[in-house]
Amino acid sequence: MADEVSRLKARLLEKENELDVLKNKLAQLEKNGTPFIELNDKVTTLTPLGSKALSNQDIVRYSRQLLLPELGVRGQQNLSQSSVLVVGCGGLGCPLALYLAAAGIGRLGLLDYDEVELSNLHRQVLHREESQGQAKALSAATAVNRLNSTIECVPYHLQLSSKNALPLIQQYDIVADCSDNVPTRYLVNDACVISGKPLVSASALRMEGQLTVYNYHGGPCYRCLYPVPPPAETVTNCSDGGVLGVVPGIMGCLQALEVIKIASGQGSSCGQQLVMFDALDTRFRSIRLRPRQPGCAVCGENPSVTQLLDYEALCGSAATDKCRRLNLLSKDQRITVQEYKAILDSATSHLLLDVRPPVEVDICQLPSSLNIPLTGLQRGNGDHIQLLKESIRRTKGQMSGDGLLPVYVICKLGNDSQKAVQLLEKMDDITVKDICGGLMAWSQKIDLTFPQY
Ligand SMILES: Nc1ncnc2c1ncn2[C@@H]1O[C@H](COP(=O)(O)OP(=O)(O)OP(=O)(O)O)[C@@H](O)[C@H]1O
Ligand SMILES: [Zn+2]
Repeated sequence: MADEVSRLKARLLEKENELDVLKNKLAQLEKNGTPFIELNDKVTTLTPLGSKALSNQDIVRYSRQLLLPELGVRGQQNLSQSSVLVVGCGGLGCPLALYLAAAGIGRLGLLDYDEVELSNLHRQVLHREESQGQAKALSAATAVNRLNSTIECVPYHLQLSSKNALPLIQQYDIVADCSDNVPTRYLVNDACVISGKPLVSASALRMEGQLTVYNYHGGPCYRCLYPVPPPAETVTNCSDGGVLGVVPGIMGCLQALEVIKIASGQGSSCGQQLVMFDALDTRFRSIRLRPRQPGCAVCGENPSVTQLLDYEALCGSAATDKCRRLNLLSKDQRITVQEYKAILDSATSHLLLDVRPPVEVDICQLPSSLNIPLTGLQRGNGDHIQLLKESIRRTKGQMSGDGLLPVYVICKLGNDSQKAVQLLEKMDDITVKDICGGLMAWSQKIDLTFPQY
């Protein structure tokens, strides 16, 4: 008899849970017209998240974390009443959003201006092959919603800017910076300080990652540590420097951990700490950061920044990595890929110098180019300089007449090649010019079969 009662009770609970799932799906369909979410291209006003008791379905879904004394029912309810804005749905934002949704964050704002590309998929694990060309914010929201349809996802297909950052950030409890450029980092920081929101920030490049929580419980803000933006030409991003997909994966998960600790009420221990991950040695290191600076321009005692600025002007670079183009040379020091193609076709004697690192030359190169990496030229590497001089002498020997040998410098995008031209300008026996837009322009405008990377 008792057995039968508990069997029936268990079956009833199962059916109730099934019913809850169906109700949720129906509510979503009625709300949006599709099982998935509406894409916002402007800042919408959100209704505050109300408090509600955990349903039976919630109890089953979150049971393994509810058992943790560090979280418990109270922590879970805190999570469900918290909202998090994820700035950037790329390598960091994808794993972060996935774990936050899985853990039951009440509302997840997913912001990205960009669309999914094939080269994103090795690390931006919410997106799929069939999402190529789709807004990342929508692709991310769709994936997150499949994992947990009980949380609210708000996808924003827009670029965070000085105009929209405050009204957006003010509507969320916590902000996670998953962007990949310096102007956005300063913008997010200032908007978080002005709105009084904690900022869980991470970065990942090549085989390394970093994590800090800024503006949290009296700790420093990003500007306290980096009062002046670095020179634009010293900044490397994933499309220049490369990144192993799992590295942002790890850093995005660490970001999710700190967000969950803050949102659930347990608190973060990274408010005055920089966590550094070295994927080569599989090692974490932590350093204590200097405290909030009384002279900080935004969070200090007499802040000079009380409203948002023009961050692209402040940093001297674009807030997207789409148009990261340096302009270091005059017009007559550069030629277009079409002009270089004409030089090739006319069989005029010249030297084509490819200044990319060998790892990129292994991917693809133009025939008969000489590869000397920019770093070799910058450091005055003896072997590299010797090789260059030797090649100039040999090619010049093949020229008719005594003129200067034309040297054309190429790289991936036409940034490093300009730096190389500046270094080589004073060299004897040559004239040196940069090929604008580099091999990626060659691939787009001259030879469509040449790989893009
Ligand atoms: N100001 C901004 N507003 C909205 N999204 C931003 C902003 N700045 C950066 N992002 C987004 O942040 C994400 C950063 O992720 P990540 O560096 O992995 O991606 P990516 O830009 O796609 O990479 P790649 O350099 O390989 O093209 C990108 O999707 C980018 O569009
Ligand atoms: Zn500060």
